[in-house]
Amino acid sequence: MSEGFSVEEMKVGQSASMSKTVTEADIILFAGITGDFNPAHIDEEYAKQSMFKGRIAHGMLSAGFISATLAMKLPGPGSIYLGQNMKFKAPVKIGDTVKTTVTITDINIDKKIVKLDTVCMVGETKVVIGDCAMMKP
Ligand SMILES: C/C=C/C(=O)SCCNC(=O)CCNC(=O)[C@H](O)C(C)(C)COP(=O)(O)OP(=O)(O)OC[C@H]1O[C@@H](n2cnc3c(N)ncnc32)[C@H](O)[C@@H]1OP(=O)(O)O
Repeated sequence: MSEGFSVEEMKVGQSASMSKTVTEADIILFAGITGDFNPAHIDEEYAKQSMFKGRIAHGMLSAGFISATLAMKLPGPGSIYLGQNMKFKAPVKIGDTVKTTVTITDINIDKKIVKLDTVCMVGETKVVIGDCAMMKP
């Protein structure tokens, strides 16, 4: 498998993206894996009465898409997550395609630490915004 980018190879402004269409199966599997059976995610009758008028995906499922983009694309395989800030700005619904983009904002070559902006979009809507720190040993 590719080792992704070393800190010396990365550049501020460099970005990478991945997309995933969220299915009902994704939400049920995520609930089972984590034990998070919040009715907002799994109970359509409950969710229909909510402010979102239907089920929404777990926020941490979108967080997983950010982790996947960091791990698989930039900085790539072997990266170590140091921290992640996030704000959930709009809901993700079943059938939405979430496009996750990570963009390098700072590189510390001595410490091998890279900072990135992280954003998840559904169409033109930012659903998750934030930033993270990664080590690339
Ligand atoms: C246990 C796990 C559950 C889940 O995983 S649920 C799934 C993940 N979450 C979501 O999908 C929620 C997505 N977010 C949204 O849809 C929207 O976002 C809201 C509908 C919740 C609110 O949007 P809007 O109606 O446009 O209101 P506003 O002006 O953005 O915020 C209203 C008030 O809420 C405060 N607020 C918003 N985001 C945050 C935040 N991240 N941290 C702290 N406060 C926040 C603001 O300040 C403001 O309050 P002030 O009117 O007094 O200024």
